[in-house]
Amino acid sequence: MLVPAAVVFDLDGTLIDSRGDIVAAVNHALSATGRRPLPAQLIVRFIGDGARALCARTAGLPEASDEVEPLLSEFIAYYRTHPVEFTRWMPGAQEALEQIADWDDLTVALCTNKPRQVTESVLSALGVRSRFRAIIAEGDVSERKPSPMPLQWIARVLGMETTRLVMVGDGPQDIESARRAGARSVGLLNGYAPRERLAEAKPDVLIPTLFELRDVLRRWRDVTVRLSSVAR
Ligand SMILES: O=C(O)COP(=O)(O)O
Repeated sequence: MLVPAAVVFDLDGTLIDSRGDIVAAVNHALSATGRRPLPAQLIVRFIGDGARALCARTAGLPEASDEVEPLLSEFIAYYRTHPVEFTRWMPGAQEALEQIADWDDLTVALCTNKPRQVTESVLSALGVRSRFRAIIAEGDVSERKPSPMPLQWIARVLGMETTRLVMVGDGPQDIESARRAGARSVGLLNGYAPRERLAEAKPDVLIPTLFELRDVLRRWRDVTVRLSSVAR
């Protein structure tokens, strides 16, 4: 195994707890298109596969239906202008970003299924856009996580092999995308996905919160450095 060279974070449920703002934007879109708002717990179950899938699921429509369009535009328009009213950092997220920035040999990137325009508004409002050397969001490439395509794109932009990436996420989509891309994965247990679904996806490591990420990365760096000096 090669020494990790980049940590790629998922956004929703990993770096930020965005549930309140997503629920508000969905319920705005449902009302604006003449539908009834839904309870927050139900909406949260539909998060993970991007905004189009989210809007379709909340309205009981197939994702490919034209009827999803007006819902999606209402969702994006509202969310872009209300990006962080209820959003909070996930426990340990800011600390993890700061620690990794201190390690010269590790780069930080972001791989999210959130639409590009909303991702930009959220990152700018949180003042952290410049922390990421590469950002990929929904709509940037033709397939979203769990496809390996977004991670392959990140690796290309960073000029490294996908085997040098560590994907950190709370959803089975993150873990599957990493496996299919040949990257390592860290599953975060305190995010939105039920624990069993995350465990079934078989990440290389499962951690309770981002506070434990530093030790995992340190272990992987130390082991790979030791192994490569033995091989020499
Ligand atoms: O918006 C979504 O559906 C999920 O976004 P994420 O990939 O950052 O978890």
